[in-house]
Amino acid sequence: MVLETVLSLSATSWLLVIVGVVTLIYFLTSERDNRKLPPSPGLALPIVGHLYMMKKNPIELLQKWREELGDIFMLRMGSTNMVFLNGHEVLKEALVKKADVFSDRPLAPLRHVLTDVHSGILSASGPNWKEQRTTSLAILREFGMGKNILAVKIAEEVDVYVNELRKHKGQPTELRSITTMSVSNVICAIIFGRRYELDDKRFAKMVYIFKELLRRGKSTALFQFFPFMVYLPFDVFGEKDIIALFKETREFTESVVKERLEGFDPEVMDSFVAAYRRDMEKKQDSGVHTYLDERNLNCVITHLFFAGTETIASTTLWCYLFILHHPEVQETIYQEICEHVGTNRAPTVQDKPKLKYLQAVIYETLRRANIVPLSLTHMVTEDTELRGYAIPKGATVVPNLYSALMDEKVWGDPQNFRPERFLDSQGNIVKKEQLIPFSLGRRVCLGEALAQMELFLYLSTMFQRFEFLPADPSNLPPIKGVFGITMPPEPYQIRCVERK
Ligand code: HEM
Repeated sequence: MVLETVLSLSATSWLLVIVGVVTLIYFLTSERDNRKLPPSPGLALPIVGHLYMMKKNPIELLQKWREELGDIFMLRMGSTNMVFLNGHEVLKEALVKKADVFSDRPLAPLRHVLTDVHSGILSASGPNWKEQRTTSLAILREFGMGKNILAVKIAEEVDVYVNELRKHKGQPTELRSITTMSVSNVICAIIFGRRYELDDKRFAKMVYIFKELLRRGKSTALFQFFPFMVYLPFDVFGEKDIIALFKETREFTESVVKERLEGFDPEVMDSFVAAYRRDMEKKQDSGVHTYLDERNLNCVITHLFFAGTETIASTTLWCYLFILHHPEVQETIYQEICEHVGTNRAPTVQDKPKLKYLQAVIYETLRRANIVPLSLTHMVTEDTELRGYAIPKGATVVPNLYSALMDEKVWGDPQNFRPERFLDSQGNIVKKEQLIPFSLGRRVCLGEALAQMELFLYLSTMFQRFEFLPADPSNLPPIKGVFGITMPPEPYQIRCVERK
């Protein structure tokens, strides 16, 4: 009788029985952790943990969990503990006050198949990261990050961009690819000492690859939780594609770095590559221990190229989108430019202190758009404690920047695009501590000064030269982002009408 019943079970019933038995064994045998760990939103299943609860765009879900569980909660993803930190105060407590334990990066998802994934800046940790970061920052400053020399280079690129936009003669167009290539040329001018024509096929391909890699960030994260997936025979999660894209980026940067190194002249410091080689040789010749080498140089260059491209392009596109919804903001910016700069010359960095309303618009764009909503993940290097919760060594930390930039308690009406929140009654800028689109602590964005400069020069010139209008005034594009490592707006069409 029992045997008959067993034999008559369908495949689905068998699967359910097996999952049930595995779950039971898991709960009966798994060790109990008696420390006061951060709360979790529900049952962590064997193998997958809380992954089954996640959504394609988890932002609202994370918001709901914050309301239910508080500013710190933990999810189990595969064998990884992921601690989510919410709100400016908690982020500051962890990333600034406890920077010693909260500043490393977790192991990279594709470490089993890609070499060098822990070199460079973005994904490196420890003393190697420190030396790459310090050296890179010093070189970027030498090349004028935040100074006038670089402003001139940016202005040249803005000119090319203006001419491209004019070609559309006010017809509806999508600006994503042209904007991305234009801002990418700014970082190329610094790192490679050269720019690319906007119809250069290899360059266009690189820009496309960056977009793809960021879009596929969610799938890439899966390999971090389940590293064995990389070896699965079928390309179920598109891992083979992702690996190929990474390799192609690497090949591109390596070939340009090689070109620059071959033509190296210690008397001519015309690129980041040249300056890095100079610093590397100086240290190597003097016999001090150094992590500066060609392997790291290639990775640093890839990271700067990658990080300096999509972020600025997305912020610019968000700004245009907000303006379509708020024509009165565009008018105020234009009046301010007419009053302080006029229309006969392009705005320069010297005009920045006078264009306060525009500065407030840039801050509000950075806040409302949430370009990097969950920042980049950090890792806890030793058992620690945060607000009474035990945070286990090795836990992956997700700094939820969105939770701080959209915090109702701080901003009152976070959903609204309202640049005035950054101005006082005299029209002076009020910079709020809670405005943290670049994150905070030791890992704070390395390119913040460059980003601020680029955004100012691009946007001031654009609003001086064009009026941005919707393609269809009765049907404005929605204020909606595409969730990934970065969050660009959904593609939309816009009309750029040249001002007379
Ligand atoms: C609006 C523009 C930008 C935004 C919103 C932004 C935001 C961020 C964020 C949130 C992080 C992660 C910080 C953390 O781990 O806690 C980061 C890291 C980084 N950013 Fe940016 N970024 C922008 C532009 C740039 C530019 C133009 C560059 C190029 C120079 C750049 C280079 C980097 C690098 C190298 C890191 C890694 C820092 C490290 O790991 O030490 N970023 N950025």
